[in-house]
Amino acid sequence: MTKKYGRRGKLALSDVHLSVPAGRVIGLVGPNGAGKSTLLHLACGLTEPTSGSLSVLGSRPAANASHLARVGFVAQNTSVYGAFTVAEHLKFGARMNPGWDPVLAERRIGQVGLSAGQKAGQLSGGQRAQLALTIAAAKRPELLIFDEPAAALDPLARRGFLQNLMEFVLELGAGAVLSSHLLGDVEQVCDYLIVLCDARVQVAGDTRELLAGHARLVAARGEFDQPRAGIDVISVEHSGKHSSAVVRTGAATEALPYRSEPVTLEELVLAYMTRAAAVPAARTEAAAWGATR
Ligand SMILES: Nc1ncnc2c1ncn2[C@@H]1O[C@H](COP(=O)(O)OP(=O)(O)OP(=O)(O)O)[C@@H](O)[C@H]1O
Repeated sequence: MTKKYGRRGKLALSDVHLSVPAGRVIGLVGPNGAGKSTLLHLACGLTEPTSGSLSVLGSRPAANASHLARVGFVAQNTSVYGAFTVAEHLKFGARMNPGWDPVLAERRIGQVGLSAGQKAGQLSGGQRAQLALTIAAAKRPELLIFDEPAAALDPLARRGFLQNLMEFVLELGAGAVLSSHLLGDVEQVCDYLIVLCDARVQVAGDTRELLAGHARLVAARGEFDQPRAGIDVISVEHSGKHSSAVVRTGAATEALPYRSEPVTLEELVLAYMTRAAAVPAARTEAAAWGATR
């Protein structure tokens, strides 16, 4: 699948083949302009691919009213209507969504300390994010999509927001996709990772499997400068007499006489981002967006 904005526009997504399991909490990470919002907008039907296709929960995004009701989306700027009160937002949500759960909506509004009469325009960024999350969840969707949901929040509010998000996911039995620059947040809540750089998917998979399938090898300086058969070096750093490389592990790497250390999620993501920055259009993971449910 590809996505280009306008005839002469740059490719925002290039050759994305991604298949994502349903019911997971997926972290979508990548640098500014990587194509994260574009991918999320495609997934909820706000825009269409230029070529290829995608399927979410078994059909074309926003295919009809019932499909729209199955997906909840919270945009990057957590759009709420400034002149509407919290209660009016809930009323509007109830009118627009056949599966609206008024009990869930009112309970969560109380839990996060919002009151019915407050105007959304007078809420803080964190409170607006909580209101947007509540509205998305009260639809009782099967998939919640968030574009940088916690970016504007302070660390405490962010933790509360992410806890709420996880509670919703559990309570609804829903899957979720969230884009974020905050790798700590992704590590806290996501069990599946997609790294998108320069319009291409660099790597995607179960977070634990990805961490288990990569390692940092430490050797004498320059040891990783030449490519070696069977060893997939993602990125290399040099310090003093040593070089350390983040590699995909396998039979060939196990046989090497180098010190091997586990990688953190941050190291893994940075390694792929570094490789993509160094080699534009770096090798991509075979992958088709489509939750199978
Ligand atoms: N409406 C648009 N018209 C033209 N180009 C666009 C439009 N929206 C996005 N783009 C371009 O598509 C590319 C991907 O943008 P996108 O917003 O998807 O990236 P992102 O990864 O979400 O970035 P960020 O982390 O900064 O939010 C960028 O080069 C951007 O300039």
